[in-house]
Amino acid sequence: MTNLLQVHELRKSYGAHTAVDGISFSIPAGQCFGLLGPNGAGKTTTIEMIEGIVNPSSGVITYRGKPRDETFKREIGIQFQSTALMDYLTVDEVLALFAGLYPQPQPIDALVAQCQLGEFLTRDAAKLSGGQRQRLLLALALINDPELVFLDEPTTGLDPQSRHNFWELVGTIKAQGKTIVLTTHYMDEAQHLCDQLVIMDRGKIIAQGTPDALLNQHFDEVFVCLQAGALNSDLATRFQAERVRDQWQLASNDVQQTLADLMAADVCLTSLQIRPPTLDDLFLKLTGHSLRE
Ligand SMILES: Nc1ncnc2c1ncn2[C@@H]1O[C@H](COP(=O)(O)OP(=O)(O)OP(=O)(O)O)[C@@H](O)[C@H]1O
Repeated sequence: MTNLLQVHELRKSYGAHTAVDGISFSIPAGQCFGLLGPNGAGKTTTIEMIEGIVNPSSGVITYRGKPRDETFKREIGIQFQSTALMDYLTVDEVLALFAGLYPQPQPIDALVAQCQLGEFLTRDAAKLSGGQRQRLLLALALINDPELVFLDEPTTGLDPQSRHNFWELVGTIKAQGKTIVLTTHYMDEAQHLCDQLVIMDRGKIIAQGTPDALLNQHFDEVFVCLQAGALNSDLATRFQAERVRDQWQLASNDVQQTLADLMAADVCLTSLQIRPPTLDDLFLKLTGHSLRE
């Protein structure tokens, strides 16, 4: 697998604060590469250093095996977390304006179809819903037909349906063979979209690999979950159950045995759920705090 981009010992300090603390990784061509971590982990600073927007304090970034040059600038597309869209322009005017900035923009019709913008081409950009706005920002990131697309927390604040819709769009970009670098603090998004992941916390990489490999490496167990009322405190202690929001969670290496033990203790199993470990569980295991805190 060819690596399109490599980052070696990248570091960024703001005064005494180290936002990114000596991280290294490689991004394979044609894959969706994710930077997953909570707020303040250093994800945006990392991709902004790669994009060339923020100067690293130290470290090396190479694109196609060489230092980034004009080719890199031509071959990337960036969807920022927030862009001051020309709010008094309509969607088609914004698209035409951005297309005019590039010598060989993609045909606008194709972009409109891909990003599902057709229904509101004549609407003011200011009047778009969150999901529509993200789709327009994505179209702008794709306008120069980039090889490498950066998506910085593209679904933050979107409702579940808009998020799933956006995930499908990311799938269509991947199917075109483009490489995607995505930052997110949603573990389900990372698990769904990313072929490779680095998990960041406080400026450092705490784990990296494919989502499945990361979970297999760190977990043998599954979680047996029961609603809060199902266990009293004695039983919770006996089964080493952990309280997570309104549920008890029992880590189990042998579900059959765990269920037999619960039944023998006369525990009501009506609320029983069994779930595999997630990247959220992994983050909690590695750091002692949740991704959502
Ligand atoms: N220009 C700056 N000056 C000082 N500190 C900064 C600057 N930019 C970022 N930081 C700090 O660096 C750390 C990493 O920030 P960064 O935005 O990269 O995190 P993030 O993982 O992208 O978080 P979020 O999900 O909130 O965007 C934070 O503590 C942030 O306050």
